Amino acid sequence: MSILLDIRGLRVTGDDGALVDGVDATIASGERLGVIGESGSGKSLTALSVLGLLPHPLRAEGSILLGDVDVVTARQRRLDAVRGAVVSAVFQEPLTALDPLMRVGKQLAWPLRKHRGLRGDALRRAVLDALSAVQLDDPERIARSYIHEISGGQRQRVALAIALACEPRLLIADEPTTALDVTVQAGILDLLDEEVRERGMSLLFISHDLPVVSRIVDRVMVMRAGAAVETGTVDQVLRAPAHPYTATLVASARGLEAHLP
Ligand SMILES: Nc1ncnc2c1ncn2[C@@H]1O[C@H](COP(=O)(O)OP(=O)(O)OP(=O)(O)O)[C@@H](O)[C@H]1O
Repeated sequence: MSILLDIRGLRVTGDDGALVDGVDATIASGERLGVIGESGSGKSLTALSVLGLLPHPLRAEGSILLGDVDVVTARQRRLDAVRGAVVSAVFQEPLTALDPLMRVGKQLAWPLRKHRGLRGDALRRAVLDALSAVQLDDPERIARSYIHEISGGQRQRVALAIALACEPRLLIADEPTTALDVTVQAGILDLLDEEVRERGMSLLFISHDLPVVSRIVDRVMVMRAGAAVETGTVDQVLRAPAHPYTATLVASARGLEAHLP
């Protein structure tokens, strides 16, 4: 399998020093890597580094090869070409990722026009197809809606449709179900699972919730205090955690399970 994403020696620094220090990870084409760790462990900064979207004044060092582009050193134009077409993302809160003043159809049309060059009727059809692909009923109504007119689960489906619109090779999902209630969560996870499989995409899935991560990925990287402390297959990590912190995560997930009927 060819390597799609290769992170080496990633370090993210701010004005007060390193926030991420010591992340090495690879994702092969079609592979799924989960990133797990407590709040503040550096999961999101790692994801933003891969997207070339670190907020000022944070800087990345090391290398992040996405195909043949090093995101750490690439110029803006190269990054613009990579984002959407090679990598795209869904985040925890679709309300902040979507534009409240623009109809859903228009937000979805933008990447389709930019990356796939669609116009007119072909563009309108592609917008409705993209909404149907994420299993939204009545795509015409959704396309006409503003985001305050649709539910949280529908918004996350729209965000996913936008992320998938350009058929990226890697999808980054940063806590995509954390803001949703449990039943809606399960539907979004199933949808993600299905779309990633059908499209043969790679997935970088970030969550603080080990049971959620282990349901959807092949391998897991465990982060703590800005560093990757352990990486292994889901099976390895669950059965024989190598790092004491991972052991605590696994034990607390099992403890919770034991209390469920
Ligand atoms: N823009 C920023 N400026 C300065 N420090 C930041 C910034 N963004 C994040 N940090 C800090 O960097 C560290 C890692 O943050 P990050 O958001 O990557 O954690 P996380 O593991 O994704 O946590 P969560 O699960 O809560 O989202 C934290 O200590 C955080 O406070």
